[in-house]
Amino acid sequence: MSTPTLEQVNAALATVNDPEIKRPITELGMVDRVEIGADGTVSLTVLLTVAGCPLKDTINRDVTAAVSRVAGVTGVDLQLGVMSDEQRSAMRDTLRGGQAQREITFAQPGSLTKVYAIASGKGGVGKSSVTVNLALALAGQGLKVGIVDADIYGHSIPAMLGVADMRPTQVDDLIMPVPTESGVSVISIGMLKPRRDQVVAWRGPMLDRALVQMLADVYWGDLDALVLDLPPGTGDMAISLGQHLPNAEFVVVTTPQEAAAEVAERAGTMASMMHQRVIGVVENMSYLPCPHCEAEGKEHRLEIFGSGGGARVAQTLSQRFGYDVPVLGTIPIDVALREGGDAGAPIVTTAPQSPAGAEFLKIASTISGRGRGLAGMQLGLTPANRF
Ligand SMILES: Nc1ncnc2c1ncn2[C@@H]1O[C@H](COP(=O)(O)OP(=O)(O)OP(=O)(O)O)[C@@H](O)[C@H]1O
Repeated sequence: MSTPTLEQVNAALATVNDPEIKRPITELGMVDRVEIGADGTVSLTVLLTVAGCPLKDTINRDVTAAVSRVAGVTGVDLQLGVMSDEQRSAMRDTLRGGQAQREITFAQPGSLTKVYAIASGKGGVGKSSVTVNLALALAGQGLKVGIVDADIYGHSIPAMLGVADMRPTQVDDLIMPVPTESGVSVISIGMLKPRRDQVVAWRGPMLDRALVQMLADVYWGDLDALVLDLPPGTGDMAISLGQHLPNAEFVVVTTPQEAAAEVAERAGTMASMMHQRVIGVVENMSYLPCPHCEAEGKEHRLEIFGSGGGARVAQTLSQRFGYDVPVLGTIPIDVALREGGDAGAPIVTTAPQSPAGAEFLKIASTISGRGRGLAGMQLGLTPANRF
């Protein structure tokens, strides 16, 4: 068999993406040296962005596999090095596209990324569970999805995705979102704290800075959808989001309970006050399928938290805003959903056919299939003066 050529090896390396940046390692200046021996062995050095890169094993495996597949390659001798400061700066410039200023690309007029903000009035109604499962369901449609966990009180998203202990890699002032097995990348306000157990006792300006950091200083690449988990209520984070991402579309999560519905209406109204559009309501913990009845082949729903909260929020917000705010779905209480959240294995991936899993998939296709409506959104038009 003939010796492989440098072009063939480079072409194989171009198929390997950096797992955090999700761009070919050849484009990022990570391939430092390639030598091909007469016997078909390929000896090469790949530079990691930082020493102790948490994903070096993935890079090692992917590079070795890609080069081994080239016809005529008899062995791969891969050395992993670390980029110099200059090489890192050059890569950061490539990623920033030559743009020195930090800016929130999702807020730019031409942005093709759909931004979904998941909000609730009360804590504990399942907003983070909805965020994670919807994001994964969107990713399952082949979309490139990122999650921003902006919930200062209960930044539980990394644990729900099985990356609780991961810290983002930083290349100078550019932060890499943490990749997960599902393909969805995540950054959490909890990852910006020096220690995991530290309490986030930040006032408005600090929260604003943290939000901007998660949106502008993180290299998100070309996302189809960005899903944000907001803190419950109508506080500083919701105001900051309104200022920085006026194009965000809101999904309001509530339980069927009257008390949860009432505060959820306020969270939806807050979004509208910030000129953001509320695209629908998800009612979570709607009912518990009666296990005894199921065993007898009958269907019976135990309405543990009452009924009608989701419909009530949807109706009130529709009347208040003058456009249709539908109930996007009703998620049952499901022990597997809770267990999946605790174990970092969300139900849409482990049991997509379960009633809860199927409902998340349905909601994801409803929201991703919608065109971008203009009602309720800020158009950036200055009203003409009337004389
Ligand atoms: N439909 C459901 N069935 C069973 N358990 C659920 C369901 N929805 C959420 N849970 C569980 O309820 C708890 C609270 O959910 P979650 O963290 O998603 O709520 P949250 O609204 O984001 O809370 P917070 O705002 O306090 O972070 C979690 O343990 C989660 O696994």
